[in-house]
Amino acid sequence: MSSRNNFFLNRLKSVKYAAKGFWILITSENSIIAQVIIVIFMTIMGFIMHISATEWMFQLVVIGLVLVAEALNTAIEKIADFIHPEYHKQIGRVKDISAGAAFFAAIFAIIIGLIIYIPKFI
Ligand SMILES: Nc1ncnc2c1ncn2[C@@H]1O[C@H](COP(=O)(O)OP(=O)(O)OP(=O)(O)O)[C@@H](O)[C@H]1O
Repeated sequence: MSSRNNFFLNRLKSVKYAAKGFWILITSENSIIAQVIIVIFMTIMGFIMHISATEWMFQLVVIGLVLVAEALNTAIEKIADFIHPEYHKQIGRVKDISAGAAFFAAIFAIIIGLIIYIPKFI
C-alpha cells in the first residue's frame, strides 16, 4: 500500500477514535452531560429570542470553548486518577488548576450570554 493511502487510513482511524471519545464524553461524563443540557437550553433560547447571526456565532463559539475546556479538564482528571489514585496535595493542585481552566471558559460564556440576552429582556 502506498504511503499516501496509509496517511488517509491513519487519518480516518484518528477520526474514529476521536468520535469514540466524543461518544464517551456525552454518554458517561456527568459534567459534560450537564453542559450539553445547558447547550440545548441556550439553543432553544436563541430561537425563542430571535438572536442575530452575529449573536449566534458568539454563542456557538463560547459553547465550543466551554465544552472543549470541560472535556480537557475531564481528561486531565482521568490521567491524575490513573497515575496517582491516592490522595496527594500535588494531584489536588493539578485538578484544581484544570478545573480553573474550565471555570475561566464558563465565566466568559456567562458574560457573553448576559451581553446577548439582557438587552432582550429590558
Ligand atoms: N487524589 C487527590 N488528591 C488530592 N486532592 C484531590 C484528589 N482527587 C480530588 N481531589 C480534590 O477534589 C477536587 C475534585 O476532584 P474530582 O476528581 O472529584 O473532580 P470533580 O470536579 O468533582 O470531577 P467529576 O465530578 O467530573 O468527577 C479536586 O479539584 C481536588 O481539589
